[in-house]
Amino acid sequence: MSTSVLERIVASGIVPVIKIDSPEKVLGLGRALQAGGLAVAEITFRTDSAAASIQRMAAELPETLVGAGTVINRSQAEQAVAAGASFIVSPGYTDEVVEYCQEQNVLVIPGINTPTGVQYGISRGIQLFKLFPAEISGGVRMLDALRGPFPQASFLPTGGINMDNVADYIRRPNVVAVGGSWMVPPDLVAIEDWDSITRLSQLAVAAAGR
Ligand SMILES: O=C(O)C(=O)C[C@H](O)[C@H](O)COP(=O)(O)O
Repeated sequence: MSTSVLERIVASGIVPVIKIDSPEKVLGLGRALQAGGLAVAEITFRTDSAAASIQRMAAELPETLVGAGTVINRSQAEQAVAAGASFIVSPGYTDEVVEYCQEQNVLVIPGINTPTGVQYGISRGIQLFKLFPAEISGGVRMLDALRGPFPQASFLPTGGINMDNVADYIRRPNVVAVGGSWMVPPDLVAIEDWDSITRLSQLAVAAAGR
């Protein structure tokens, strides 16, 4: 499970963080991302459409790796896994989300922004963390600082990353991929402007340089 899921995240280099207001839009969005070179999607539990959107994308766009984001409790983690999410991302760290995913053998990427968070996660069997909110938590300097004491930890930094700073993040040796919403602005998703999302995705892939 997790190895190939993680490999696909690493290969992508970028994880688009998606807020979608209707499952009807998810296939158009997934195809727009694919056309832009992105075959990973993190659909957030920030709307009621999350589980249905994950289910639809997972069933109908198998080339795209679909995960769930903004999963903050066990119930959402259960819904996400039942819908077919291949990975689960949390903005913060709770045992109930991490333990459920570990029981289900589903890759979980809990959010932290302190050494205490990393150390706690390591004690619970976690080696891959979301650094959130990355930019205001120290950004690349924080990632470099965490490398000394935690060489076994790697990160999916998210929060405040954009075209201008993505390359700086992605070249860090402890970064597996970078997350962000800049190539999937909710206003463009709402009006189904797939061409713009494809263009933003192409630019993101080019800027990341992977
Ligand atoms: O929803 C989650 O799980 C989060 O933890 C937060 C998101 O990943 C960030 O809000 C995306 O950050 P931006 O790219 O700055 O928009």
